[in-house]
Amino acid sequence: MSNSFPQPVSLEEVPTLDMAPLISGGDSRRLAQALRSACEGMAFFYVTNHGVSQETIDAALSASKRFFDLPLETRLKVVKDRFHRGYLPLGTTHFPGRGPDLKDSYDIGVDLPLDHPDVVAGLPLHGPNQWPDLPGFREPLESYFAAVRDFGLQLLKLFAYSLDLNAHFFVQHYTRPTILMRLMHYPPQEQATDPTSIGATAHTDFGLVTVLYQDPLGGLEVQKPDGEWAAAPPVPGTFVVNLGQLMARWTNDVYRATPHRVVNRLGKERYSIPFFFNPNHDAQVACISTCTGPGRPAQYPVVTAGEYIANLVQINQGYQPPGESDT
Ligand SMILES: O=C(O)CCC(=O)C(=O)O
Ligand SMILES: [Fe+2]
Repeated sequence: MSNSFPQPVSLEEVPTLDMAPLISGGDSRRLAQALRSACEGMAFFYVTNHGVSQETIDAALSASKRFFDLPLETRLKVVKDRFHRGYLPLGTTHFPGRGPDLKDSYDIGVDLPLDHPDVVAGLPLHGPNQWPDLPGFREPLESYFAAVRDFGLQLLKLFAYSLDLNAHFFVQHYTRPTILMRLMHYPPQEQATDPTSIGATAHTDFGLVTVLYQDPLGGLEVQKPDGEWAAAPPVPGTFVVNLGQLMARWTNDVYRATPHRVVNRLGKERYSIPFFFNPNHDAQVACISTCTGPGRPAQYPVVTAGEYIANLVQINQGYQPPGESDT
């Protein structure tokens, strides 16, 4: 991999969409059209006026930094458990055939008690959150989680409008969503022990939609249709939104899952918080009626959202679904 910085994306390719009409309950028709053209293009865009306050974002980021500043043995006390909640040490994310990602992370999901029916039923990736013994960590992250989830629910309506569906099309599949929120920490690249390790190897996200906060350092790169990599630099006050494999499947590739990666070239610690906003475990992902027609046959078999995601988390992040880890 070259060490040179790629050119930044152009604003036409990766636009900034102003979410104000959506958040204020105004007329979102033009915004839905803008979303559609963004998703038919690079399917990678920034959102502004998303309704999540800067204080909420800053508090979450500072809690995350404090966690990764803890000694490794303290972090390991909350190592990821059988619900895939907690600390994922360096090297955990390892796509087959590539070097391990040069990052560690901390996973938080919807907080379900052990006696919740979905946990009792052993649904993958469902369970209680783990919290380290770190005062002032849990509250800001729970606030951030709730705020981004609320934004995500609005965004789902906009996705539905943009595909000529009724507002509830996606929201109805989010009554018990399989959200994974990941606090990411990327050490400087020169700490790589394996030359093939970069911050986050090229990938597409697994689920429906990802809402990403990245710190001011930069390092996120997106692959253009011609295969070139371009930088998606941090823009103050925005989130980056990108689509995952379930969205591509659901829309029959009308909307695409865009490959992206992280290369932390600046010699400093980088932090980010992707929020993988995935549907209910049992959501059936079958070609949307407005995304097929003569000349555009449905290309993907129907999948169950939670099984699809759990399988990819198992392959790439060493997740052991219930039943396999408990025996
Ligand atoms: O850290 C980032 O900016 C992006 C992370 C990412 O793409 C992922 O975790 O799927
Ligand atoms: Fe990603």
